[in-house]
Amino acid sequence: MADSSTPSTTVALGCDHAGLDMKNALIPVLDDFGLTALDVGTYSTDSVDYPDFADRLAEALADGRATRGILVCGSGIGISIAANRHRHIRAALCHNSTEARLSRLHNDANVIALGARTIGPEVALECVRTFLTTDFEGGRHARRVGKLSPAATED
Ligand SMILES: O=C(CO)[C@H](O)[C@H](O)[C@H](O)COP(=O)(O)O
Repeated sequence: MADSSTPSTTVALGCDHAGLDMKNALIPVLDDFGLTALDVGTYSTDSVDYPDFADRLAEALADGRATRGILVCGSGIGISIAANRHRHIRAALCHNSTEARLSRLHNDANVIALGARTIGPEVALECVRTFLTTDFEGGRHARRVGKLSPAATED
């Protein structure tokens, strides 16, 4: 588990080579909200495999080093599929701020996935701002989210 010095407001970021520039561009947004960034890579444009970075981010959320995550690959598809193989992850692939808002309101998404080759940087920024500032609505949605992963643990 995280030690007591780990801020509860740490957001992990992960990407593959296709998502590198977008991931790097999103880090200052976290500063704007007073959040700490935990960058789990990749750190260069050398070709890598997106599941490895989804796994690193999932591990950071599982062990308490971060409470939310941002993942970026070319389309956002592969990296969101990989992240959602972990039972404690609810990763939402978002293409606009409406989807980002609903992912928090209705799904309590703890990870947002973005496609660097499918949306522009401004849309990505707006999605992340919305993701970070929208609370889960609870109520009927809590029952449904509970059915997604009844005994969510690190896996
Ligand atoms: O996983 C993906 C597609 O679902 C991502 O878009 C990857 O970033 C993409 O497949 C990487 O492709 P590349 O040709 O190896 O750059």
